[in-house]
Amino acid sequence: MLIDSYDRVVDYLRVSVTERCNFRCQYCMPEKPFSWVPKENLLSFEELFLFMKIAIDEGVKKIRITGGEPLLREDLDKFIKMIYDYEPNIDLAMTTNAFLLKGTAQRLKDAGLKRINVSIDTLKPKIAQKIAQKDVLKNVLEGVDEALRVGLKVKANMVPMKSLNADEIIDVLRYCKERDISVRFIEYMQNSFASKEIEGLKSAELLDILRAKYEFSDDGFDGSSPSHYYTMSDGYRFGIIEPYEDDFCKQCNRIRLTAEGNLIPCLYFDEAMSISKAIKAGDIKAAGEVLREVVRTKPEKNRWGGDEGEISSRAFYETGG
Ligand SMILES: Nc1nc2c(ncn2[C@@H]2O[C@H](COP(=O)(O)OP(=O)(O)OP(=O)(O)O)[C@@H](O)[C@H]2O)c(=O)[nH]1
Ligand SMILES: C[S@@+](CC[C@H](N)C(=O)[O-])C[C@H]1O[C@@H](n2cnc3c(N)ncnc32)[C@H](O)[C@@H]1O
Ligand code: SF4
Ligand code: SF4
Repeated sequence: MLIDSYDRVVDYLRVSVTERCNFRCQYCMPEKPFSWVPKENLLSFEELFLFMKIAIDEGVKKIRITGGEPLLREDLDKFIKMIYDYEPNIDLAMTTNAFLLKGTAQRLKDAGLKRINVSIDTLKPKIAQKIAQKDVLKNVLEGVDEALRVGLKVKANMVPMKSLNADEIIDVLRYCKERDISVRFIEYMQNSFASKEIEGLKSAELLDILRAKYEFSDDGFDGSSPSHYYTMSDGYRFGIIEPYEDDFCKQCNRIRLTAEGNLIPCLYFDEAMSISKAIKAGDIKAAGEVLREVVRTKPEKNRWGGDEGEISSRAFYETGG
């Protein structure tokens, strides 16, 4: 079992399989980065799988594939099947923009993927075009329909932003509710890669909008999720994620792996240790040591909550969110 120095069990690994993306979301990657990680520096699926096996043997129970856009990586279903065949009980999930999901959902489900979290920021084609800088909405919604049809469990993530999609909070919730998709509203996190004009809604503003329309109870946090959950009288549950807070850090159970093999103990800090050399040499013992060291050095909590209004220099597309 992987236990950090604050007695937290680390059993959730988020794996970014690529930093590339077919969208240019205003809040994440409005411009194509100056340079991508060179292809030869990326870990192959075989190499990533070698590390997945080590992590699973050490007690990891939940693996989330993310990115950039994970569906851009060819043969993703084969990678998922490798993990599933090794340990079918893993909570195997993916975070995706859903653009390519219509043609891939069935294969991913057959390979062993259990659930997906999809970014649904808007239901208006023109706003989707503004946010992603591409005409994406039709594909995204068809992708969600297909995921539901093949039996994948779906959650939605929405980042509400003033003058863009803030007036659609109720509409997105309604869309999700009708499909039994739990939606989480994520506070926009200022970061040095995002468009400068963006202004996100704070959780208090979100709650005011939702309270004007619905009654709901406050359920607090659920396990290790950073989402604060609320339940409506008919049982529908939605969440609010405040990435700047640190109250959920007490239950933190996660580490992150980037596509080039950097293992990140905490989203806030820049520290990371590479597993690349060990994995490329097939040195399971050395890779396991890096894993245990990263868990050992996990900080207690993030420090975004200071008065300085700190801007994150972490690229979401690199860490996978
Ligand atoms: N500050 C902080 N925010 C996080 C962390 N993990 C996730 N988030 C935020 O939550 C958002 C949604 O995460 P998802 O990729 O949907 O994954 P998840 O919330 O772990 O999903 P579930 O397994 O379905 O609970 C991310 O984009 C971040 O904004 C974390 O460790 N720290
Ligand atoms: C980086 S994306 C990667 C997966 C996939 N491309 C997607 O968009 O779902 C993961 C999550 O990060 C969130 N995200 C990206 N930039 C953000 C920001 N500045 N503030 C809050 N959430 C952000 C997205 O909304 C998405 O839910
Ligand atoms: S949020 Fe996801 S879809 Fe949007 S640019 Fe970032 S990685 Fe791509
Ligand atoms: S900010 Fe760091 S300590 Fe807090 S939940 Fe995220 S990864 Fe864990």
